This record gives sequence, C-alpha cells and structure tokens, in this order.
Amino acid sequence: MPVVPRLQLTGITKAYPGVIANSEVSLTVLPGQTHAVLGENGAGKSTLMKIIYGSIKPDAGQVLFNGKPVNIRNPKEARALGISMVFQHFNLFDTITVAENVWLGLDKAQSLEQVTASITAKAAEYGLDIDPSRPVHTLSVGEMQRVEIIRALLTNPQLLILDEPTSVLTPQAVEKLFVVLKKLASEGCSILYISHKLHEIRELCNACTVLRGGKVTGVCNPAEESNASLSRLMIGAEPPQLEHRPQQAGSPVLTVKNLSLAREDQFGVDLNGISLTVHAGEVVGIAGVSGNGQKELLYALSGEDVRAPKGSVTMGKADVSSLHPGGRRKLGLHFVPEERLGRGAVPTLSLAQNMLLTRTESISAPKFAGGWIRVRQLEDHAARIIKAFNVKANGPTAAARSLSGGNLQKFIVGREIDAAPKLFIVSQPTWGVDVGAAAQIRGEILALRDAGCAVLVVSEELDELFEVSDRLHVIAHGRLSPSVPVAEATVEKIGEWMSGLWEGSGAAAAVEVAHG
Ligand SMILES: Nc1ncnc2c1ncn2[C@@H]1O[C@H](COP(=O)(O)OP(=O)(O)OP(=O)(O)O)[C@@H](O)[C@H]1O
Repeated sequence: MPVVPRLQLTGITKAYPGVIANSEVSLTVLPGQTHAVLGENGAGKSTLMKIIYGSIKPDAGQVLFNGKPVNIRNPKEARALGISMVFQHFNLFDTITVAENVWLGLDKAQSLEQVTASITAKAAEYGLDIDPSRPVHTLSVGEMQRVEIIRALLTNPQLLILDEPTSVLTPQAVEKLFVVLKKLASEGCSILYISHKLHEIRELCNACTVLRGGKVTGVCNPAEESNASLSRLMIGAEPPQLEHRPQQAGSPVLTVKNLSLAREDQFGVDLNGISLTVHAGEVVGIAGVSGNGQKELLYALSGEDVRAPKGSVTMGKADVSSLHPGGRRKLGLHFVPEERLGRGAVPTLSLAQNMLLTRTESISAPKFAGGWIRVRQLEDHAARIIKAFNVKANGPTAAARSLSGGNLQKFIVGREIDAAPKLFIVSQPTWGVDVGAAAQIRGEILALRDAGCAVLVVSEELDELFEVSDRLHVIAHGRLSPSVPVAEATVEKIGEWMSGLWEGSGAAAAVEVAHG
C-alpha cells in the first residue's frame, strides 16, 4: 500500500500587493521525513510555513493532512491537528519561569505542578537539559530555544515546523538540536526545516523542496547534493569566492581604552576593561556567543549609550565618549544594529522614509528652505539602494515590514554602506540572508576596507569572521580578549576563548585556581 503523506499541498497561491509570494506551490512531506525548504531571500518560504500553520490564509490551493483535506484557520486549529511551529524569534516572557511560560500556552485544566512534571519528563526523554523552575531571563538563547522545542513537543506534534532554528545557536547547541530532531524523525514525526545553511540541510534532511520567486523550482535529496549544486538550484549560480587581499592598515580610526560600564538593564552584562583599536583599511572581528556584552559594547560605540568615561572612546583625535549617534555619524560612523525591525528600520514606514533614520541628504538646508524633505530625491535614493543591493521589494514606497527578513537586512546594510563611512560598525551582517546575498554583503565589507574604511564586525558566525577579518577578538562575560591576526587564529582557539579562557583573562585565572 502506498504511504499516505503526512502533508500534501497543491496549488497554494498567495499574493500581496505587487508580489506573488507563493504561486501554485505543491509540496509533499512523508511521515518521519525531515524536509528542507530552501530558497533565496523573499522566495516565499515563511509565507508557505505560515499558511500551513494557519496564521496566513492562502488565496487558492488545497492542504491535505494525513490524506484528508483540511482548512486550517488559525494556529490553534493547526496545533489541534498535530502541527507545531518553532519561530525564529522566541515567544517567551523574561520575568517568569520556564514552567510558567509553558503553562501560559496550555489549557488551564492542568496544574503548574503537572506541567512542571511533564516538562521534566519530556526533557529527559529527548535529552534536553532544562530546569523548569529557572526564570527565562537567566537562560542562554540555546536554552530558550530548548524551552520552545519542549513546548512544541508537549503537543505531541506529527509535523514540526522550524524556521531558521540555528541562526542564534552556538555550534555545540546546533549539534544537540540535531540529536533531538533525528530522534523525533525516527519516531515518525515529520519535520519542515527552513535554513540558509546548506551544510545543515545536507546533514539533517532527506528531502528538499526549492522555491524561487514563489514557485517550486526543484525537489531533491539534499544528502546527495553538494553545497555548490544546492546553491545552483536555489540561486542559479554558485556564490562568488571572496578575494581578501593583504593590505597595510593605516592610522587608528576607532580607539577604545579600558572601557568599563555597569549594566543599565538588570539582565544585561557589565563591560570590563575593554580596549581595542580599528585602523583605516582593516576589518576587526569580534567573535562570541550573544549575551556576553556585545549589545552593551555596541550601544557605547554607536552613541546610544553615552555613559562611557571621558577619553575612553575616540574617533581619530576626537573624544566621542559622550557624543550622541548623530554627532558620531557626522564624524563618519555608520552603524548596522542586530535588530533590524525597531532599531534598524521602522516597520510601518516606507523604505524611502526609513532612509531618513541615518541619511539626511534629501533634507534641504533649513536656512534656505526650512528643512523640507525632497520626497522625489529620497525615493530615488532608496531606489538606487534597492537596485545596488538586489533588494526584493515593491519599490521605495513599500513598507519595511512587508519585506522578507533577508531583504530588509540587505536594505539596511546597503543604506549604511552607501554612505561611504570612515568607520563602519556592523552586528551580524548576514543574519538570515541567503548564500548569494551573504557573499555580496561580505564582498561589500571588503570593498569598504580596501577603500580605506575602518570596519568592526560583531558576529556569532566564525566562518564569516574568518572570511572577512584581518584581526579577531573574542568577547566573553563582558571582557575582550587580545586580538590575533586571522592567519594565526584557529577555530579551536577562538572556540576556547569564547568560554572566557584566554591567557591573562580573569576567567582563566579562576579556572587555574579551581584546578588548584
Ligand atoms: N505582509 C506582507 N505584505 C506585503 N508583502 C509581503 C508580506 N509578507 C511577505 N511579503 C512578500 O512576499 C515575498 C515572500 O516573503 P517570505 O517572507 O515568504 O520570503 P522568505 O523566503 O521567507 O524570505 P527570507 O529568507 O528572507 O526570510 C517577499 O517578496 C515579501 O516581500
């Protein structure tokens, strides 16, 4: 007897103004299959997953679940059928415990004690180490994701959807996640897995549907493909190789001297004696697991936090320690924050209006014309960035929130690079962007450096840092390691430093004492 597919989509179509996000999409997922959905930014992956999970209604098409036609009107109905989804951004309340968070999402017929017991049982069954009584703010991102996964598993899903689950995880946490997913699949649960990381897809998935421009362009078994062939299926080409030419660094552009800052946010990290220099024409990378002081350091460097003591942050010869972001921008600093929506862009405003957050060329000089915005010029400027950075958007008047995650990232990075900064500081430059766009952004970072810009890149992706940086630091527990030239750095050494263990670090001393 032929196997009844767990999920079968036929002719799924969803249009937004100016774009068909899904066009006649068909997709079949078998029981126990781990099925990747692959596609460049804006290909329609998230839209399709949200349709399956009932949070978006398709314009046309049919969904069969275990062979029966279903009309999933909302996530509650999806969960009742046995479909669960773990989103890229966690939906947890910081101030309450793990168990209380899970309890909130459940039917209140169960007591908190019963929920706690089921969390402990599920955690033990899948080797997911978690203490239900811990407040969520004390957890690392990897642990928070475990909570989301346990929450999904408690609904006993037959189909689990994961949207870019590894973008915030350390390599060790990714390995742990894969063990759990492989066990789930071996028990018959089907998994839909979205990721831009091709090696993960090849390791984990035994089927793959490729989307391009909202249409299915291929179905394959990723285990039988190479990174290059998957890349060709997805973007029609292989990402270009980067050329990292040796270059003599110039004079210091950013100098941070012994910067210590107490945390402002009770869940934040204290910065402790941070010193670093970025010269003209060099890329300095900062590696580290998020939550180790990156956020606090970037606030102090961008000017969003102006508490830095006098003389601790300088740009060229100017002491900028207490200068606000606008003042630092005038000196040539351009900054791309990690949070795209909210800090990098205002979701409800158009892309053209979002230019004004950091680019003021289209505002007429107040003394001549009262500071009016030249709308046409602003839109033309946004349109140039859209074109230069291959941003998929319905023109400069499209709202920022209508863009797919990766495309908004390309726009924001493009807006800042286009300013030809003297100092460029970027956090997670290729977060959520596809392989082609990631190569493009890294190429632009190197081109900036070759043009004499001083670049500071903060990233959790070691591969990326090794590709673009000239020198590397590691941040751990609010302290910064010494820098090493990339040519002398190894993944093992940097990995070790990521737990705070470098020569001369307080943590190393503490470990030595502990080992007696
Ligand atoms: N609410 C919306 N309004 C208008 N257009 C939208 C909306 N949501 C998505 N789109 C458009 O639909 C297309 C598909 O977007 P989707 O988020 O599904 O892509 P994706 O493949 O998940 O991309 P990424 O890898 O960047 O996350 C994009 O062109 C996007 O701009």
